[in-house]
Amino acid sequence: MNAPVRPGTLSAGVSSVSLPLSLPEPAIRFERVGKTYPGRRGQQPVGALAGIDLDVPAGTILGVIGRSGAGKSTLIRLVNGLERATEGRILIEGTDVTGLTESGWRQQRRRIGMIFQHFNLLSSRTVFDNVALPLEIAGAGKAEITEKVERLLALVGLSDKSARYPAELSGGQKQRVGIARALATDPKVLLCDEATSALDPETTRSILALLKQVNRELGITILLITHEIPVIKEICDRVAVIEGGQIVEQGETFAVFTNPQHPTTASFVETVTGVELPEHLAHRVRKEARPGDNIVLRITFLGENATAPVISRLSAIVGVDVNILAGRIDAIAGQPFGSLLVSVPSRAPESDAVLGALRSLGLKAEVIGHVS
Ligand SMILES: Nc1ncnc2c1ncn2[C@@H]1O[C@H](COP(=O)(O)OP(=O)(O)OP(=O)(O)O)[C@@H](O)[C@H]1O
Repeated sequence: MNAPVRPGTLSAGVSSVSLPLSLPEPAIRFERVGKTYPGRRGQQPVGALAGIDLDVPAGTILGVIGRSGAGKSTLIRLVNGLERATEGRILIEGTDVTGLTESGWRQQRRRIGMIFQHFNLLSSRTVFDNVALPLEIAGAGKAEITEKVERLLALVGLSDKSARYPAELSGGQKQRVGIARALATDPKVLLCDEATSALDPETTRSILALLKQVNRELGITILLITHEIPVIKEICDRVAVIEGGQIVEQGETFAVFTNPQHPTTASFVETVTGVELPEHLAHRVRKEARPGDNIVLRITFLGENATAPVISRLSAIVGVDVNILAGRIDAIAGQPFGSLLVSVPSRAPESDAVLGALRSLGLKAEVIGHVS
């Protein structure tokens, strides 16, 4: 399990000495947070979250992934004050927001932007007026509003749609308006609630690219919730996997994806990192070897290895034919990752030489089975 990292203290053995470290304060911190919804009309209370310990480092993108009912919406609603935690504390840029009054939350929300799956635009307002709304509420003057809205529409690539109404826009354009509106009050933190779930894959990619630009260029911390693992793979620096109201695994996206510890994480990442044998081969693969068989190996490439000419090097080192059966090379959180299924002769010493050469090339190899 990738245990939560706790910046700020360093525990030394059983004496638990706390030394201050100069690590930056997380933008958002959950400390043993729990949420139980009260039972309504004779129903039992519903435990939605328990024991949530999670840091969202400032300037990063952290994605929380989980299946329906896992507690994702509850988690994000606690950060913008739409729900209140029943246990633990939530700190935003070091400020404990757990016990804020409604007027305290109104102040706090100006530092937090939020975008939604269904955009939540006002249909009777133009694009310009939708983006202007939070500034009007904050009491900004006309000149300031015009300057800011035009700048934000340029940022999201919608300057030419300023006078249009939401009904005249595509889903991707509506979400761009949502992003511009969320940025209007110069938030430090952007919350994204299934922001691409209503969009097609190509539009999803363009919105994710925009979110990454917002993060990198404006330094805005992003906490997103999703049930789609490609979203995490594409833009998240860190990931937390939530199940049954608890975080079952968290860490840097690349580390979690390439070495998942929890079965739920493994089943999520398998869909983006796994490689399957072609069907005509899959049913011929056996556990036990027979004379003359080939071994089927899964080779995993990480980082720089993923783009190295490994197969030709392998053939050159051991002098055997390496037959590629299936493969995928991809990027996870910007780092190359690859997986190949190959077959090689199972006779010793060739097979031992192949496994030895793979190890010497720094690759992870796993025997899947044998095939004639
Ligand atoms: N207002 C509420 N009152 C009572 N129970 C609730 C309330 N909101 C959510 N729950 C319950 O809390 C648990 C977590 O729900 P939540 O909506 O946070 O999950 P989720 O991961 O966002 O699911 P989905 O992806 O389907 O939206 C579920 O059992 C849900 O039924």
